[in-house]
Amino acid sequence: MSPIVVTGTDTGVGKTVFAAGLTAALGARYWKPVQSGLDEGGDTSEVARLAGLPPERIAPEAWRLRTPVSPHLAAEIDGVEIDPEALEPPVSDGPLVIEGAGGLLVPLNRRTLTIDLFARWGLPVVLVARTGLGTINHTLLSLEALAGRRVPVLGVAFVGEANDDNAATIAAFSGVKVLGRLPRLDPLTPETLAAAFAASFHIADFRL
Ligand SMILES: Nc1ncnc2c1ncn2[C@@H]1O[C@H](COP(=O)(O)OP(=O)(O)OP(=O)(O)O)[C@@H](O)[C@H]1O
Ligand SMILES: C[C@H](N)[C@H](N)CCCCCC(=O)O
Ligand SMILES: [Mg+2]
Repeated sequence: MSPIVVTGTDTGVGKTVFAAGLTAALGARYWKPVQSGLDEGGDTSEVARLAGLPPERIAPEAWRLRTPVSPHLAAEIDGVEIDPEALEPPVSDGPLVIEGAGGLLVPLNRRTLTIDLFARWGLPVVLVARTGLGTINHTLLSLEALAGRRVPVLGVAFVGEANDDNAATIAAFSGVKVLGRLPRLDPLTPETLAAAFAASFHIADFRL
């Protein structure tokens, strides 16, 4: 089973919540290779909570950086430099969900972007996108960048309130599949997330 990379059109679009839903639904392991902003709590603990993961289904972060800024700068503040060439997905028998930091053109150091790492891996990518105003531009730009580097794309997963024309327009211009839409959940709990994920996505789309 191939690992799946979860990326997004921006930071804060809902990658972690989507990744938690996907990890739970697939019975997968979860890996956040580069975490910046540990001072604010990391994505791994949030996924563990939302997906109800035991420790053996969490792969430790390769880079744990304290400051909530871009990874290249967070690393500099901590006095280290990320070596993207050394980042390899952990070997896993079963499915693995990998979450990137921020969007695709986020620098890992002063020479390498997140998308360069994904291109080297060549793993299938899910692009998480907002539903509202501005998402057509951000999503189509991200898909162009992925296509330009020949990164395989499973599809777009929207997070937010329904906006059928935005989804249809993105699908029409890009030719990329819309995998579904996770609504805003209140409360956001393991139970509401599992139910909404099952209702919003076809798990077969992610069984690779
Ligand atoms: N479907 C949802 N329902 C309710 N709240 C959500 C949902 N999706 C995301 N959120 C909330 O929005 C905020 C940003 O989401 P999230 O942390 O998943 O973004 P991200 O894309 O992973 O950001 P980062 O780039 O920092 O990793 C969080 O407070 C999260 O709980
Ligand atoms: C700190 C934050 N939650 C993410 N981990 C990092 C987001 C980096 C975004 C950089 C940028 O696009 O300007
Ligand atoms: Mg996240």
